[in-house]
Formats: sequence, structure tokens, C-alpha cells
Amino acid sequence: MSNPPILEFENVGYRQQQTQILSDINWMLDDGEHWAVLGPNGSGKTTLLEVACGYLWPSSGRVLRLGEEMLDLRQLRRSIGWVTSELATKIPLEETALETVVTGRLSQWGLKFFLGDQPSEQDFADARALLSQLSCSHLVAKPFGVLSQGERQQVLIARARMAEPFLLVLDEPCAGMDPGVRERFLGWLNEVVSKTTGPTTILVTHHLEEIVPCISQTLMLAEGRIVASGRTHEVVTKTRIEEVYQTSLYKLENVAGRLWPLWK
Ligand SMILES: Nc1ncnc2c1ncn2[C@@H]1O[C@H](COP(=O)(O)OP(=O)(O)OP(=O)(O)O)[C@@H](O)[C@H]1O
Repeated sequence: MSNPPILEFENVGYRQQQTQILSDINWMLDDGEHWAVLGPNGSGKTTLLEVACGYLWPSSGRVLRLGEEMLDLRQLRRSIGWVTSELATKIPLEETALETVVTGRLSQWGLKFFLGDQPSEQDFADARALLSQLSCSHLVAKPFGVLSQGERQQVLIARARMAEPFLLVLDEPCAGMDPGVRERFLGWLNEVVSKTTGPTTILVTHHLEEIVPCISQTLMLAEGRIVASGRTHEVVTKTRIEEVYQTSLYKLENVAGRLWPLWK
């Protein structure tokens, strides 16, 4: 029997303080698919993901995760890895990459000053193995504070994977990266996402060219509604991008499987 979908949104709406933020969301993420979520500022991307991850409850419709309306939200949140650049600000700068990854298993920020559960030898061994699997063994002993932005994102992704999530959400992972760091990070991401038997990944971005080839599906939102969803190269078209972002494109160039916009 095939696995149930990772996520299913059935006619989901979300309302907050008299404002309808999401409407008529029908979206299914199958196991093994990787998705990009696009949409202008304020189109509802973060809200959609907060609903997906159980931080917000839909006002109408329902969300199934792994085929069920899981009600243990604490457990659900622990089994979804949400990586944002904001997360980096919570990591103690003197802790090593290895220690940072280990804290993902304990769902806590920082290791040294924490009085609760202490990580086991096995946790350290698993963190090491994960860093190696993600081609980051060279970062093990480096303090988080000295890592480049790209390396920090790599370590945070490894950290999220310590909890063995069924879904990994990368919310604008390239924000603030210079072009070199960004390209190296995206090359790494494409390889890691396509080669490892990792979780289904959702990438939220404002930059079309960051949708690396392994992220073959895209959902596009505008004003809280789905404008299009499906295969990236069918969803992300010149006309649709112009309509959704209300600006003109000279052309959309496909270079090595990535779509690069040339804005007018
Ligand atoms: N608590 C709230 N009360 C009222 N409106 C809200 C609330 N939270 C979010 N909104 C509104 O919902 C809309 C969608 O916000 P959301 O943060 O989901 O958009 P986004 O697509 O992630 O935007 P961005 O790309 O700027 O991060 C925005 O217009 C926002 O002002």
C-alpha cells in the first residue's frame, strides 16, 4: 500500500480579527515530493505554513497530516522541522556545530546551560552521522558564531533532521546571503534533497531562481488563495508571474533547470 500524503488541505480557510487571510485552500503534498511556495508579501505564505504545522487552527475546512487530523499538536510540531534565519539568532554563538545539531533531538536552544535532559553518546553519534551525510563533517568542531550564513543554514537543517521530521520547512533560507554563499548553499541543498531519503521539503522564497531542480512542485498564492499549483515549470510562467507580482518581465530564462527572471 502506498504511503498517505504528507499533508492534505481540504477547503481550508483561516480568519483572524475580521480578516480572511486564507480561503479555499486545497493542496496535497505526497511523500517524496518537494515543493516551493511563492507569493507576494502578505499573500498568506507564513499563515499557510503555520496552519500546516499546527501552530494555527483553520477556521474552516481541515488539514490532514499523514492521513490523520493529528490532535497532539506538541508531538506534531516536534515532528516538523521548521528552519528560518530567525532561528539562527537563538543558537548560542559559542556552541559547536555538533552541539547545535544535538539540541535538535532535545527540542531546546543551547546545550551548556540547560538543566533538563542531557544528550546521550548515541545523540552525539547520530548528530555526527547526520552532519557527515549532509557533507558537513568539516563543521563539527566549529563554533556556530564563526560559521558563514550558508553553513549556518546547513547546520540548522541538520539540527531539524535530528528530530526525524516527516516534513522540513525552509522559510527563506537564502535571506541575506551574498551570491557566492547562496549559490554554494543552493547547490548543496539540491544535492541533499535529491540524494538523501530525507523528509518532504517545502521551500518558501521570493526568488524564483532559488527553486532548485529537485523542488519540482510549486504552489503560488495571491491574496490568500491558490493561483496555481503543480509542476514548477508549468506553474511558474511569465504571464502568471507578471499577474501575481504586478510587474513586467522581460523574460524568464531556464538555465540548468532553474528559472531566472529578467525584470523589465
Ligand atoms: N494576527 C493577524 N491579524 C490580522 N491580520 C493578520 C494577522 N496575521 C497576519 N495577518 C495578515 O495576513 C496576511 C498574510 O500574512 P502572511 O504573513 O501569512 O503573509 P506572507 O505571504 O508570509 O508575507 P511575507 O512574504 O511578507 O512574509 C497579511 O496581510 C497580514 O497582514
